[in-house]
Amino acid sequence: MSDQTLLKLDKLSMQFGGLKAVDELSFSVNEGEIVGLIGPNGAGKTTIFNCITQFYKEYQGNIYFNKEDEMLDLKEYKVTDVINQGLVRTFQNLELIPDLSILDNILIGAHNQFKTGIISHMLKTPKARKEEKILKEKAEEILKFLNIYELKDFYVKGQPYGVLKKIEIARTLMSNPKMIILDEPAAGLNDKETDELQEILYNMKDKYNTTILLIEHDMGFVMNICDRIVAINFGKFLAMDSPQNIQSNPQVQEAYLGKDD
Ligand SMILES: Nc1ncnc2c1ncn2[C@@H]1O[C@H](COP(=O)(O)OP(=O)(O)OP(=O)(O)O)[C@@H](O)[C@H]1O
Repeated sequence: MSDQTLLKLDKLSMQFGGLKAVDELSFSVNEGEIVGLIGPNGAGKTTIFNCITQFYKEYQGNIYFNKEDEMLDLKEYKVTDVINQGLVRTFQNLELIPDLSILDNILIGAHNQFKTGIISHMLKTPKARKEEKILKEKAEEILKFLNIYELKDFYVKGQPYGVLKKIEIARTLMSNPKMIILDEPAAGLNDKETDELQEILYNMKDKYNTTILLIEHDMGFVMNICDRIVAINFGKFLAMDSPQNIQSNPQVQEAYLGKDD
């Protein structure tokens, strides 16, 4: 982990009609950190993710992303360009093609990395074939890291949820992300799958130099895996601290449990 800021939210606000879903929220994520974003239902977590990834553009305030020591103002980038800067998101609803193999699903996600054009690939020129081979080797290495290499030629259809989640993570790793944004990675997983995912995310930062920002309702998971946690309520910043300090923070406890009168 370093002190280098990778992502910085500066007074982010987002309004839906009369409702302030995010209210002057500021926090930063450092390179190499795993940061959890927590808050009760409707606190604004998903809206924040949609602003960071530029799916929503109508926000106030600024979102900066560090690219080679230059803080890019993400508002100047389209959703697809944000991905090209190294900021990649996975979705709660997995977007995979059921009737293709696991390996093909991962390679499809990586087609934007081809340097040779589509015609070269259709004609299978030597350059295009070399490029495909390199990407395939990369995909296979990622599948090994995620412990699903032996399933690579199986259809996605019928795979358990835990495997689907890994395929989604594999697709994000194919784009060499600097930062991965995960929306409820542990949702729908059983205890064993949750433990394994925890280990994978933890090892990922060493092997692939990723920084992670995640939303998760499973507090055990968040507490175990995160270096720091940002707690919000009604779109407002409550605290950013270590898991232990967040757990004992009276404002956070009140947001989750309600105030005793
Ligand atoms: N597209 C939208 N149009 C109108 N209101 C919205 C929209 N998206 C979210 N909201 C509202 O903004 C607030 C924040 O919602 P958001 O989904 O960001 O919260 P959340 O913390 O992700 O909730 P959850 O934990 O339940 O997923 C809520 O009051 C929600 O009803």
